[in-house]
Amino acid sequence: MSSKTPAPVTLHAVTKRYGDLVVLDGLGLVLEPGRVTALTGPNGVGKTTVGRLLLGLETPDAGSVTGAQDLRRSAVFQEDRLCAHLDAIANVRLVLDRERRSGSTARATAEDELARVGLEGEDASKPVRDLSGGQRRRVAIARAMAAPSDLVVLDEPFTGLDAETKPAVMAYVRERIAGRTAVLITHDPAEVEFFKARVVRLRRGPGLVV
Ligand SMILES: Nc1ncnc2c1ncn2[C@@H]1O[C@H](COP(=O)(O)OP(=O)(O)OP(=O)(O)O)[C@@H](O)[C@H]1O
Repeated sequence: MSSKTPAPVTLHAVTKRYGDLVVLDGLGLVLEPGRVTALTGPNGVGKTTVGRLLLGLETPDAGSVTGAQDLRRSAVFQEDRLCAHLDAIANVRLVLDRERRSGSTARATAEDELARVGLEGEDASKPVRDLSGGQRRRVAIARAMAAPSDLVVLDEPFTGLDAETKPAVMAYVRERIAGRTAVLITHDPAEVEFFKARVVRLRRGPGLVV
């Protein structure tokens, strides 16, 4: 029996337009399987757009994205996108796979993930709309890590975390994404260094292949 290595996630000459604005113009990009690729570059250059293409939330106007559609995918978006009326534990439980979600240990699993980002006790048990922005961010991170995903898109995930919390949360993410293919969108060279990421710097203009 032969085990086949999945094809790497690849953007093939992808063009993406919004009206008259050409955001990506023939971008070629291969993600190294099991590694972190850091996407950097100026505001508006198209980093989030690449993330959305990888997640299947956008489709290219030309070119194609391959290798991603059959992967289980999770994300931290720039906005938290949590279920506001549910508590942090319930938000994390929603993404657990079927066995873990329905079992008696589901709550404990969610609590463990949230404890890793410093959310415990009362804070983990009230509607997330009543948490602070930084606390909601931590729930969004725990949710993306708890999801049984193969491909993780992290769009400026650590924005808004306080200086005391950030190192522990970054260490948690590094541990939890080990072995998964990940894209980290960031403006912070310290984050690139911390994740030992391959850096891809987007620029405007046609034909960038990285
Ligand atoms: N849904 C949309 N409709 C119209 N224009 C859009 C849409 N989404 C993004 N854009 C535009 O596409 C360009 C690229 O946006 P994108 O969010 O991908 O950039 P970015 O590199 O992630 O920027 P930042 O560093 O500021 O987060 C911007 O000019 C933005 O205004």
